[in-house]
Amino acid sequence: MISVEGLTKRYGDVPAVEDVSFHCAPGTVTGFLGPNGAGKSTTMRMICGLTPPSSGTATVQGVPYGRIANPGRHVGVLLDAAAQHAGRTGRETLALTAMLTGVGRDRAGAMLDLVGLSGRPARRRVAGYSLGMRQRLGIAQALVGDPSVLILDEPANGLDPEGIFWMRGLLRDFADRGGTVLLSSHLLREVEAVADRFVVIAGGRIAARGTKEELLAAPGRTLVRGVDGAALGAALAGAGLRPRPDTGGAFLVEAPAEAVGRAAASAGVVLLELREAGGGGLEELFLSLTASGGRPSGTPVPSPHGLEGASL
Ligand SMILES: Nc1ncnc2c1ncn2[C@@H]1O[C@H](COP(=O)(O)OP(=O)(O)OP(=O)(O)O)[C@@H](O)[C@H]1O
Repeated sequence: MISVEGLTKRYGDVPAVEDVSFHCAPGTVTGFLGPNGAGKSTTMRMICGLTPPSSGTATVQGVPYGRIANPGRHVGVLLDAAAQHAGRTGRETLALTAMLTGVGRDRAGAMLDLVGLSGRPARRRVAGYSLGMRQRLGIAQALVGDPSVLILDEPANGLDPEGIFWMRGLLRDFADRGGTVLLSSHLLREVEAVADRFVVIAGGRIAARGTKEELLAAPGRTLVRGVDGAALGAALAGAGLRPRPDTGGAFLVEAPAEAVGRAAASAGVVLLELREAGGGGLEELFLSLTASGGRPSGTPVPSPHGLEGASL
């Protein structure tokens, strides 16, 4: 279990992460999604005790990471695949990790097999590894201590399509055996196929969280496009509907389609499109949540345990 409560990190006056709360349960993969600079890495670093929070708490298995004795036996962490000793071979890297975490050296060999780096690649120095090979080594390193929790920051970065497919299977299997996985990405497609739940962050704040079904079932979000975008925006704003510009001159509005249509009609604005915003699937939702760098106006953020009973 990973529990994050009100985590906030400010660099000077600049907030990198603000009041972020979520929980990751055993047996699930949580996709931690957000565009570049959204605050994913900062949040993960705070969970792992590498960046002190300005306020808030994070625990893994009920304990702050820094207070876990021999954390590698409980939490596998991959935050930066490039941060490996370039002069060591893959096998040496894993043997050292196995030694430090107190598991048998044979575990290093098993992990090299698991990530497809056994044989010649294992004898090569990390300096000669591609980014994808470093990611595989980093995943092996995270798994050496046989942890029950995995925290992986953009692990698919640099992996080829076959590697991404392989990693999905590995993480699914890990969660299906009761493990907890927190997996970040700025690409929805990378995590959509494997994640049970999603936490979407934008501009340092939680924009949404829940299962795919919960995210898409959120009622009352409408996409609307008119012949005259400026007139439509003014009409919606005049009706107190707070439109947010979307792609192609459209607006997203946190209101049912009927209310949006009536607002346009009473201002005499001709519409070209009027539909529920959820129809575009998770990708459209993700883009709309993150495009403006934060939470849609008027959107309540539900409890850390999900979206149950709340609108998005
Ligand atoms: N050490 C630091 N000093 C100042 N600002 C920082 C520092 N680390 C991160 N930030 C800022 O905090 C914000 C969040 O950065 P973070 O790296 O957490 O985002 P991210 O979602 O992981 O992005 P990416 O997908 O590009 O890795 C950014 O605006 C970044 O510039």
